[in-house]
Amino acid sequence: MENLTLNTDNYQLAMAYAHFQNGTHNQQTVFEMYFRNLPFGSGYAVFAGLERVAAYLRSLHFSDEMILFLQKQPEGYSAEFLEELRNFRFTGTLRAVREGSVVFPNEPLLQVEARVLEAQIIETALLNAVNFQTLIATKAARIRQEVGPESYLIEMGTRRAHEADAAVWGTRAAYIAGFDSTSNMQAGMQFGIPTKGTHAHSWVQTHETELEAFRRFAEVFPESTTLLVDTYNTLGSGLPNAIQVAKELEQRGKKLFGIRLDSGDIAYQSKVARKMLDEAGLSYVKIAASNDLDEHTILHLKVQGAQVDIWGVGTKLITAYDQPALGGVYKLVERELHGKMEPSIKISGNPEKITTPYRKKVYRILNARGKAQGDYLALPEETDVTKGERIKLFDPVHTHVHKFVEGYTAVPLLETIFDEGKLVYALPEIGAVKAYHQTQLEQFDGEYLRNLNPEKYHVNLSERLWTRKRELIEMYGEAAR
Ligand SMILES: Nc1ncnc2c1ncn2[C@@H]1O[C@H](COP(=O)(O)OP(=O)(O)OP(=O)(O)O)[C@@H](O)[C@H]1O
Ligand SMILES: O=P(O)(O)OC[C@H]1O[C@H](OP(=O)(O)OP(=O)(O)O)[C@H](O)[C@@H]1O
Ligand SMILES: O=C(O)c1cccnc1
Repeated sequence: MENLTLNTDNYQLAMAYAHFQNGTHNQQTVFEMYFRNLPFGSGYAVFAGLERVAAYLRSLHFSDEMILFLQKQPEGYSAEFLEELRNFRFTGTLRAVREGSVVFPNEPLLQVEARVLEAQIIETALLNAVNFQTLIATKAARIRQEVGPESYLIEMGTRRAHEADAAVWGTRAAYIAGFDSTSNMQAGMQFGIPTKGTHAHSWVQTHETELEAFRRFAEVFPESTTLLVDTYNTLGSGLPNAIQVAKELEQRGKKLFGIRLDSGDIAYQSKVARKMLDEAGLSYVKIAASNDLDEHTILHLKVQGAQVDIWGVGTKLITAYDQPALGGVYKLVERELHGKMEPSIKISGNPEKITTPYRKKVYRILNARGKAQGDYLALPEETDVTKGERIKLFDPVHTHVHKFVEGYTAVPLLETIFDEGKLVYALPEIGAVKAYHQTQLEQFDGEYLRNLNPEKYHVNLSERLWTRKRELIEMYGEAAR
């Protein structure tokens, strides 16, 4: 099993050591992971990364080699501390939203309850996995939104991804949030994602003629060939040669699957190609397109009437081209003091950066039609929301925005994944995660989901939580003056 225990920052180990030296390393803490701003101008994000987080926590331990490495560090870690690390395992509780969930800023996506030594060391790896995978899943959802539900989407980004991990886990995130298959074979084997492919220009270039290249490929894959038609002249030779090969296949009772356009004006060429294929009686032959596509280009191509059935998307998806990072953070919300858990807050001059204290419950408030009205953060002991009583929804940043709701269903979003170190959550297979993502989208009115200028969906605080937060702000704000 992969051991990423040292995939942490130097300062996490330094803090762990300082806690150890001060005898405070077993102090209980609660940390929550959330992001403050949505990427790409989206109205929502798609949560991904939990599978890797779970694998990471299960295999968490310092190997002999790692201990030896730490021993040699200039921090001068004591033998007692290294012995503590030898026995280090995740013994805490992790709650998380399900992968494929539609999520919003400022709501806990992960909640870690553990002694500070553990909670601190795991921060980096948790953020590392969730920030990247959630970013790619969100980008994939945007692309799916523009191609529409009927089109087929193939992920093709490995050659441009930030190395193998990003390719493989990014592909998984993309599959969850809307892609149908991938060209990456490792992702296929590791996660059971369907793999698909066409051929490259080099296949054509390694033959004397384009026609010969097409024939040879179709002979090997008579049921599933997609011919790349732009090596020399898309409409002048690529298409006529593909049509000829399709006709030859028909004589053997076979059907050419498709053609692929990879350069030039995709809208124009796809329309001409569709016409040429249809006139040749080949209306079943599909048209695939690739070449630096993203949701924006796809939207424009569709507006121009592009006749594309299959979209291949690589670079701009897998690198999150227009926004390279999701700024998820991991903040302390409670800590043990004299044997009792106490709320903890981080004050900032920027109100949006003030953390919300307390280990929170996260609910999605659904109306009678099953549509989401807002998310609601409350203290664990609050029962009005669980009993469906009238509650006030108000946005903690824009406090004048509020409404009362009743007759709703409050769906808790956080599931217990690890309970005192034990994995208690049955990680669903990827098909189930993908299907769950689809049901999540169905809970939202289209205004929240559109790519351009979406309606803001509110993450609300209960009045009690808000009052307690204000009291703490006043207390610490005053102390700071
Ligand atoms: N009709 C269109 N409207 C808007 N953008 C398009 C259209 N057709 C293609 N594109 C996009 O324009 C970009 C550049 O296309 P361009 O024609 O310069 O590439 P190319 O030079 O043909 O490609 P290559 O260098 O791979 O041969 C690509 O991102 C492509 O997806
Ligand atoms: O454009 P992307 O969204 O990343 O999709 C993957 C691309 O990778 C391949 O070509 P490659 O980029 O290797 O060569 P090319 O530029 O000559 O087509 C393929 O033909 C696509 O164009
Ligand atoms: O199968 C393809 O067409 C493909 C795969 C990876 C990258 N570009 C294209």
